[in-house]
Amino acid sequence: GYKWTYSGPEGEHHWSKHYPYCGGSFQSPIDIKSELLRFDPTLRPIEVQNYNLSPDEQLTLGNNGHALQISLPSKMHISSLQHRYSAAQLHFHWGSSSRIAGSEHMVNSKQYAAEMHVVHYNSDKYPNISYAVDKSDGLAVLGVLVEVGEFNPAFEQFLRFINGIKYRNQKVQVPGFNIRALLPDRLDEYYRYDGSLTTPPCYPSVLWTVFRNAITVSQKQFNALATALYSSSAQDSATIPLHSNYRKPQLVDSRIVLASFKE
Ligand SMILES: NS(=O)(=O)c1c(F)c(F)c(S(=O)(=O)CCO)c(N[C@H]2CCCc3ccccc32)c1F
Ligand SMILES: [Zn+2]
Repeated sequence: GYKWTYSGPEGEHHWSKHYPYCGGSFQSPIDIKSELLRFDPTLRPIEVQNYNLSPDEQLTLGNNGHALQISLPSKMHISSLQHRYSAAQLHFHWGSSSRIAGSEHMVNSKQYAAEMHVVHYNSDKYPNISYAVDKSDGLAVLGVLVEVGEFNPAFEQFLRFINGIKYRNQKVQVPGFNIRALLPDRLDEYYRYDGSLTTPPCYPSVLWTVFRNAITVSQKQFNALATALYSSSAQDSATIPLHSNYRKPQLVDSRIVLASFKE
């Protein structure tokens, strides 16, 4: 596909030239405002299976030029939705060392330091994520807001390898670890709405779950994430730092944002 970036002439305001869905409806992320919310008592706690991966398993940690990503085994899945949604990968969006705020979703216009997305696809209906990515019931993404505070031991399980993926398309194998430890304690409190991929091709194929409670990382851990990576490849003469890789909030239009909890 066409090159796209988060700033400059290929930035988000130009995505729709080559990726028409990016200019369409049901786009993500959004600013989750209290006045938009409707409490829905039928929203059950999120249940995840096989998230506690053995260190004997190897995961691929990579820099795809847009984000830091970790590939995930399809035995990991969400079991509390209408269909089984199997994990494909997780990745992060973050700000910069000078402007910490870098989450995609906002809550009452508060932007968090970063945001983690665990991308799953409907494995009841589709053989792999490539078939599911443009289907209305294709994807379910768990969104976790990240703020700077206490040190996070789970983050260290991949951060310690980050200097091996400084440049675009670099990958390293890392031992499996408990991915559940990257989620907040309470999986029963979350926002829910129908949205899209937040990067091109922006397909409106995502059932979004954004947890109410943020996780924390230390200032040092945040700086490592925000300053270690480049979107340019090791061969490129010009190095381009990879930071502020977040899309701005999109129009909610007539969408309802549900909450599994009462304010
Ligand atoms: N915010 S977001 O919408 O969740 C989101 C991203 F922001 C993001 F950068 C990625 S990417 O890292 O793959 C780079 C650009 O596609 C994805 N990839 C998903 C959807 C595209 C196809 C695919 C194939 C295999 C695994 C994951 C994915 C993404 F879903
Ligand atoms: Zn994402």
